[in-house]
Formats: sequence, structure tokens, C-alpha cells
Amino acid sequence: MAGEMVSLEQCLEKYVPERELKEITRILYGRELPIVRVGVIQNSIAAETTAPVSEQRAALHEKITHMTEAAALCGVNILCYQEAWTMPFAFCTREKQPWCEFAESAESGPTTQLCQELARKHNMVIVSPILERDSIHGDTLWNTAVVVSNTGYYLGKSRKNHIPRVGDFNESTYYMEGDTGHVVFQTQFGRIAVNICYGRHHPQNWMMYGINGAEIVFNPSATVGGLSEPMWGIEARNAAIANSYFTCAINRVGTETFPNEFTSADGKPAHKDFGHFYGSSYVAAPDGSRTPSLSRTHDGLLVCDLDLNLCRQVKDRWGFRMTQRLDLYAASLSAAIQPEYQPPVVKDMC
Ligand SMILES: NC(=O)NCCC(=O)O
Repeated sequence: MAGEMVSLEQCLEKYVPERELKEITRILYGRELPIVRVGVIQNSIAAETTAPVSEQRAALHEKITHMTEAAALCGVNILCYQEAWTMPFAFCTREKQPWCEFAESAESGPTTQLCQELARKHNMVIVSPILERDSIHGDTLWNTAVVVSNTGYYLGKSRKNHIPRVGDFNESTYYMEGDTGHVVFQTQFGRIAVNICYGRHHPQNWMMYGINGAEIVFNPSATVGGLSEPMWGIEARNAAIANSYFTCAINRVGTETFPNEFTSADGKPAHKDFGHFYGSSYVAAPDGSRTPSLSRTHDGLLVCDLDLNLCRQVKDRWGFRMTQRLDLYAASLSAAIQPEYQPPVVKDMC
């Protein structure tokens, strides 16, 4: 009906000054729940892998800028991109050039600068996983997630703790296991952490982010159907349950073809691609619920509202943290890593 009021809230927002509106909202609806709107982006590469490095990166910068604008229109507070989002996942080739040229400074490289601009413009925390070059420490390379605050400030970085040595994931010749531990970033929208890709197979890696207080753990990934798809829906979801926090699993999409053939060291013919990156990004909650997946084949932005109160509510209900027995495992693990360790196996001698 023409002239009909759309909603009470819209009317209040239009006419009541901000400070009074806060108080009115509290009286009408009770205390403000810390709902956080999270976005995750999965995407294919944006140029041929034979194009100059600067062109490939610029094309991805452009694509992700547009997708970030879409996230901003949805009111996203925290946005995370996929693993090594500025480049094709070229580590399968075992060639150093030109792929190492994608590496850039976590603190001041062009990608962090772009994220700072976007974060500031959209009042959004951005998690940006890149190939890092650390020129302070001997020009070393790392697989790193940069976290930029919603003010555009560089908050810090978290490096990939577990490096795959499986199938065509030959990453260990490019960078070493991360040395940043299990850092948690206290942002304006919640405490977040980043468990990069292969780290999702290690329950103790997820566990440490929980111990350090994370409420949301992002898992930016690059993984292919032939290898990990049956595990995909289980691991991040199980981590959310086991650690009483939210998890966001993000995988790239598409098939990336490289100029030179490589083998998978399995006696099979050489080939030029990794297989299909199956996307299927999703978000899981501490109570075991989860969103549907994004597409297996298309770029996508998943937007999800998280009530961070659920972390404590699930802790109180299930008591997984209270019953965790870290003392027991600390002692058992300290013993198990000793060279002279004898597993307590009771043998039937009859
Ligand atoms: N990028 C990466 O660590 N991939 C490893 C394969 C997997 O964990 O599924």
C-alpha cells in the first residue's frame, strides 16, 4: 500500500538520534546480541597461468575487489579469502619460476595495501591468505594469512603450521612449517584465528586456536576432488563441535592448467593440471549445525550471521572444554615424544 510504513525499525532509524536509538532498542529488544556477519569468498583464477605475474595478480585483485564490494553490500563484518588467493596454486609443478614471483611482504605488499583500502572503505576485517616473502629473514617464503582490521590497520599474520606432502601438494619445497604458533586476533567483531588448509587434518592444530580463545577459525584452503572431498564436510564441522567455536572452510574452484607437464610420482603419465578444485565452502557452528555449501564449480560469496554467544552456551551444555583433560594429554605427549618411549601395550602372552 502506498505510503505504508515499511517497518517500525526503519522508522526509528530514520528519525531517532543514534544515542537514543541504542537505548530504545535495548528497552524494546533486550541486550544487544553480538551477531557477527561473516563472509567467505571462493574463486577461480582470473587470467591464464602463462600471463605475466603482475597481470595474473592484477586480474585477481580486480575480481576480489568486486566480490568484496558485494560482501560490503551484504553488511559483512569479517571477510576471508581462499588460500594463496593472489595466484594459481602452482606448487604442484615443483618449478620455482615464475611462481615465487607472486610472493610479497605481509606487512606492506600490494595485496595487503589493497586489503587495507577495502577494509577501511567497508569497515570490514579482512583475512587475506597470500604467499609471503619475508625479506627481513633472508627473503624466505611462507604460506601466510594477513589480518587487517576494519580500520585498515595491519593487525598481524598467521603462518601455515602443517605443510602437505601428499599427492601433487608439493609445498614443502617452497616454504617451511609456520613459526607464528596459534595466534588469535582480537578484532572489533570477535576473536578470530586462521588454520590454513592442510592444518585442518590435525585436531591439535584446531585445538590450540580454541585454547587461545578463538571464537571463529577460518580454514582457507586449496584442495582437489580426487584427494580430499570425502573429508571436506567432516573436518571443519567436527572441529567446530570439538572446540566450541565457529569454523569457516573455504576452498578455491576450477581447474588450473600449467605450461609445463609434471608427474605425480605415481608412475602415471605426466599432466598439466592438478585436477578440479571443488569449492564447497561452508560455515559450521559449535552445536554441529552448518550452512549448505557454495557451488563445486562457481565463484561464490557465502554470508552467514554468527551469534558468538553460542560458543559459551555449547561449552556450558556439553562441557567439552571442562572435560578436556589437557593435563593428562600434556603429560602423555611429553612422554610419547621421548626417544626411549615405550607405548603401554599389554600383550597377550598365552
Ligand atoms: N593447500 C593444501 O595444503 N592442500 C593440501 C591438500 C589437502 O589438505 O586437502
